[in-house]
Amino acid sequence: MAELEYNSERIRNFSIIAHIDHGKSTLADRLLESTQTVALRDMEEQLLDNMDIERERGITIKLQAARVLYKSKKDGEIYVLNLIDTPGHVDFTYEVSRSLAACEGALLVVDASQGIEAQTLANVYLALENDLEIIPVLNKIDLPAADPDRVAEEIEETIGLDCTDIVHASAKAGIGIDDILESIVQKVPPPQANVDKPFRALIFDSYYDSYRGVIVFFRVVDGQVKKGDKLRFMASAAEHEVTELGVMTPKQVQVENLRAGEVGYICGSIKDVLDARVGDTMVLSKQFKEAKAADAPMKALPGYADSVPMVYCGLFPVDADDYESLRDSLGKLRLNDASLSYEPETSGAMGFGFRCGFLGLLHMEIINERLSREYNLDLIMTAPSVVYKVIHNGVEKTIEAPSKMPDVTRDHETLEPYVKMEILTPSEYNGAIIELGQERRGILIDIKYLTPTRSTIVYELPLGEVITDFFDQLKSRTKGYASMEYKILEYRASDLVRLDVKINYELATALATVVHRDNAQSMGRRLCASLKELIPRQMFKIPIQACIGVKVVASEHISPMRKDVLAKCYGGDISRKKKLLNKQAKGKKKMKSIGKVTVPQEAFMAVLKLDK
Ligand SMILES: Nc1nc2c(ncn2[C@@H]2O[C@H](COP(=O)(O)OP(=O)(O)OP(=O)(O)O)[C@@H](O)[C@H]2O)c(=O)[nH]1
Repeated sequence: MAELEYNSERIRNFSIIAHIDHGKSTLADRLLESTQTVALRDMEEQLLDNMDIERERGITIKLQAARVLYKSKKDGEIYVLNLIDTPGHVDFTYEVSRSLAACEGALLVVDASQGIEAQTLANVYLALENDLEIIPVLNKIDLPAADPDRVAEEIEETIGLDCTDIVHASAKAGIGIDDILESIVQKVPPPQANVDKPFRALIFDSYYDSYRGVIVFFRVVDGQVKKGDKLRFMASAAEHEVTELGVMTPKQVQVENLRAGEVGYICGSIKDVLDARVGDTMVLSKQFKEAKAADAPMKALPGYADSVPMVYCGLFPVDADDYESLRDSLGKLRLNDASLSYEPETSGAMGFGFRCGFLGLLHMEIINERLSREYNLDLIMTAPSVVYKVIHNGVEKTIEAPSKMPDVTRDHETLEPYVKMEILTPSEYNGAIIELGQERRGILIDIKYLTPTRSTIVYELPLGEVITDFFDQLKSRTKGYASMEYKILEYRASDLVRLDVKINYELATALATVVHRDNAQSMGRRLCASLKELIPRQMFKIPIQACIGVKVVASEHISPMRKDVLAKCYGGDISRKKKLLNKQAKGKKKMKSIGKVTVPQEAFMAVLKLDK
């Protein structure tokens, strides 16, 4: 791409925000394609979503950015449009908010057949917090079920955006793409840029490349940077020299320098993503020192926060020999993911493994899947839990594994994280949702009718109740129509106890959970019943007990086995016999022994799927 003369008036930095599946990635591809950024033959399906798992699940996890040139129909000038992609899931809210902070505008893509969903609203709030100009777009107007007028009205009423000249688009059919590009130029303000100020840039993404080290994506806020400059990262205090500087077209293309308002990438033999975390500010070491010497220290850009893992689980190799390779693999994944944390954990029955911390459930699932798929590891994962706090004699302790919760908590203050949840639903399901909220210890904050047939329901409830099967329950009780979004509030006191599980009188620490005292007995009963179904019969009777301290609150038993699997195969059908044996061998792989009893992977997750 020929270098354009720098003119900050002709730069537009924007993001696309949308609810999952409303067509963000398809639209992004279409925008790139129509500005000839990507020759069609180069175009992989869903260009901006780079990772395999992402593509398979159709969700955006890692942010990427692309710079496109667009000639405006109105004034014939060429504009530089920087599209900054945002991840589409609640686990990554912080990353969404940082990439929005690098923009002046956002396209709000709403599926014209579905209307506003919970994530649409959550993203709009983030965009408003960042003072962005929001341009609504109705997507999927090619669908027979599209009802653009109704959805436009919904956007006007709910979000208060003027929809008189809202673009009707179909990212799939390529309708309305030029109108979108033109409205970005006309409506998104150019960056307020001052190249003479000391250099400051906001990092909105970084990833580890095995040849070049960490690649950092950033938006220059003030001043300018060039190859050879020495950078300082304000939060991590790391310093690195810029060895390569460029823009994403979306292929990386090197440039001489980048100035206020521009978006680009650098690398500089940075070995660890922890040095260059999302949200951190980059400055020039020289200017940083000068400012310090002049007693006017440079200020980081606002909004940086350390990512704090909210959900923990134990990962144990099925085969103890895989421990080293699990450690190596976690190390490699961490290179690219500063929000993944892990620490060795040993548990009597489970052997050696790691206690891993994640931003949320999806993050956890992705890491687990990558470990098994890319690194070929067979792992047992224990049920996820949140981080609890206990205060005893004025000393506060953080509890990252349920088994670490003290035996007796009566003389302790126990606290758990709460979230604020916003649910959008057809109003006929309000009752069902309120019932679910009540079951999960929710505090109903608000119910509003967005339109006569759609409501939002706001709850405050413990995160621990959300990371079990809340989402599945919400979907099944509303026939899939409700959507939800939550953000973490603060820690609040709750009367919590540790519920232990004993299998054949052996304590199964990996199955321990933390529950509210009032629910302990019913939880215990349901957990025992569920384990009874999940643990295969053995040659002997197996008692299963749920206990609080020494007190047994519920119990079941699994009766001994009488038949073996081959008994089903009368006669000599060898191939069928082999198949059965194979199946059994496979089934065996994901098991751990607790005492004399083999416990399958599903049992470790039992607590997440308890019948009411
Ligand atoms: N009929 C129709 N389908 C569309 C249109 N735009 C996108 N889709 C389809 O909708 C589905 C979701 O589109 P994506 O672009 O992956 O949605 P997304 O918002 O990026 O989803 P996340 O990455 O999960 O946030 C895909 O199957 C697309 O082919 C459209 O204009 N019309």
